[in-house]
Formats: sequence, structure tokens, C-alpha cells
Amino acid sequence: MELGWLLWGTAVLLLLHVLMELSPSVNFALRIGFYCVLCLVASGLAAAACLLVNGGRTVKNMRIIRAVVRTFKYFFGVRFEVKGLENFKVEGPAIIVSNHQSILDMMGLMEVLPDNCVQVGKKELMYTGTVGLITYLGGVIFINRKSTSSAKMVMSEVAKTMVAENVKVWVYPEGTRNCTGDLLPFKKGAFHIAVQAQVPVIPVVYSSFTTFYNPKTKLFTSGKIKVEILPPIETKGLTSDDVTDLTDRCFNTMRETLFRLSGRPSEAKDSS
Ligand SMILES: CCCCC/C=C\C/C=C\CCCCCCCC(=O)SCCNC(=O)CCNC(=O)[C@H](O)C(C)(C)COP(=O)(O)OP(=O)(O)OC[C@H]1O[C@@H](n2cnc3c(N)ncnc32)[C@H](O)[C@@H]1OP(=O)(O)O
Ligand SMILES: CCCCCCCC/C=C\CCCCCCCC(=O)OC[C@@H](O)COP(=O)(O)O
Repeated sequence: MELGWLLWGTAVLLLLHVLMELSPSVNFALRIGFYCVLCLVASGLAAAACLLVNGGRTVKNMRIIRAVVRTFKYFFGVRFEVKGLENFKVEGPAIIVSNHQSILDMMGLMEVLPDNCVQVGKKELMYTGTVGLITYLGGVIFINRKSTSSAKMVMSEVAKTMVAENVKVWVYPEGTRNCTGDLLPFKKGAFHIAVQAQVPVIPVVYSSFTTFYNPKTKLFTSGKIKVEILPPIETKGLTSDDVTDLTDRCFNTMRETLFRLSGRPSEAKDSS
């Protein structure tokens, strides 16, 4: 009986292996499916640990989440080359902005996430089962992207609480995933918070995934991601009139860095 199960198990694994070799779509679906299952299972386990250790929703839970997610890279053969970690050593709160390519970004986020840092996320994430639970417990700030006024209100509240509670806030200013190897125009919310709170903006850039991950061509292999944490941009003395300039400055610096890290020739572009 046990030998029977072993044979069946081996046969199924072999079949999956052959299918993955033969069809990039099957390979892609299985690897992405595995990533989602891993996120769901790990979130359930991490949620239990967070509740036991910290008792409820707090940024302290991000340390537990970070430790768990940092193991994911070994399952997918993803390697990170990180530069500029010293730029996170800003005393007190800051806004961190980075490019957003895929759900795989959670690995890159947790690879470099500083202590006391929460992310801004779309409210729909709350309804993704255990992943929703872990994002809630980690202190993620949920916004409704379909209502600009409500999102702006939440963001303005963040500008006040991040200073009072001494937390850093991580925002994806493109506002959505974009895996084209370029940046989408930046939304201004992150830069409004930075100016309202008078805290620095720290740009973080991940090299393009397109050489090893591309949902359009169903590519998902192992690969290297270069990460660069750029020097903080001060906002002391800036007012809401300066937000557009600040946004453009960050956009241009990050786009140049993205192209450099991805080995692509640079070209200037306006963020709007
Ligand atoms: C253990 C196992 C775990 C497994 C799982 C792993 C990890 C999970 C755990 C934790 C990690 C969670 C990480 C979650 C990441 C989720 C990522 C996302 O969800 S990205 C999508 C959501 N984020 C964003 O959208 C942020 C960026 N968007 C913005 O900043 C936007 O500006 C906005 C505030 C949302 C509003 O957008 P909208 O399109 O509606 O409007 P505009 O941007 O065009 O702005 C209109 C107008 O308003 C002005 N404005 C904007 N914000 C403000 C403000 N705060 N104050 C004042 N004015 C503001 C803006 O300037 C525009 O005016 P104008 O055109 O005149 O300049
Ligand atoms: C009971 C309900 C069960 C629901 C099951 C849902 C299955 C989803 C499970 C795992 C997914 C892992 C997701 C990890 C978190 C990723 C965060 C993220 O990258 O969100 C995308 C968001 O930034 C932008 O969204 P859009 O590009 O605008 O779209």
C-alpha cells in the first residue's frame, strides 16, 4: 500500500516536471500557484505567531512577517544584490517609495524592509484570506483607490500618525503593478504625505524582472534582482506647491536608476 502511494507520488511529480519542461504556461502557472499557496500558508502560520507574540495589530509584527518572507527566495531561486542600506539609517519617520512590478515584490520588500515600517496597500488585499489577515496584523494602511477623497483623507491622517508614532511608510507611487521594465507616471499621494509631515523621501529601486519573470510571455525562472536604496531627499521647508517638483525629481532619479540596474540605455521623461 505504502509503495503504491510512493509510486503514484513519483509518477505525478514526474508528469508535472515533464509538463513544466514542455510548456512554459504550465511552468508559470505552477510556480505562481505555488507562490500564492506559500503566501496563504505562511500568512496563516505567521498570523498565529503575531497574535501570540504581540497580541494584535502592530508594526512590530512586520519583524515576524519579514523573517518568514525572507525564506521565500530559496523556493524560487531568486537572488538579491542590495546596495545603499545605510540610506535607511534616517532618524525618525520617512516615506519610502519604490517601483512595483509584481506580487513577487513582497520578497524584495521584505529583503530590505527597515524596522518600524508599514506599507500603504489597496483595501482589496484585506479580503485575500490569511494574506489579508497578516497585512492587517502587520499594520498595513489600507486605501480605497476608487475614492480619491477617501484615499487622500487616509493619507493625510498617515502624515500625522507617522510622526507621532515614529514609523516609516512604504508607498508604491505607481499605484499598481507594472512589469514592463519602465515606470508608470507617479501618483502624488506619497509626496503629499512627505511634505505634510516634513519627512524625507527615500527612493528604492528594484531592477527589471523581465529577464526572468514576465506574465505576458509566461516566463518565470530563477534570477537576480538588484536593489538600490538611494540617498534621502529632504522636504524640510517644502510646501504643497513643491509637490509636483518633488514627484518629478523622484521619478527621474528612480527611472535613471531602474534603467542602469536593468542594463537599459537611459532616456529622460516627464512623470506626468
Ligand atoms: C508571512 C507571509 C506573508 C505573505 C504575504 C507577504 C507580505 C504581506 C505583508 C505585508 C506587506 C503588504 C504590502 C502591501 C503592498 C500593497 C501594494 C499596493 O496595494 S499598491 C496600490 C495601493 N497604493 C497606492 O495606490 C499608493 C499610490 N497612490 C497615491 O498615492 C494616490 O495619489 C492616491 C492617494 C491613492 C489617490 O489616487 P487617485 O488616482 O485617486 O488620485 P491622484 O493621484 O490623481 O490625485 C488627485 C489629486 O489629489 C492630489 N492628492 C493626492 N494625494 C493627496 C494628499 N494626500 N493630500 C493632498 N492632495 C493629494 C494630487 O496631487 C492630485 O491633484 P493635482 O492633480 O492637482 O496635483
Ligand atoms: C477567502 C478568500 C481567499 C482569497 C484567496 C486569494 C488568493 C491570493 C493569495 C495570495 C496572493 C499573494 C499576494 C501577496 C500580496 C501581494 C501584494 C500586491 O502585490 O498587491 C498588488 C497591489 O499592490 C496592486 O494591485 P494591482 O496591480 O492594482 O491589481
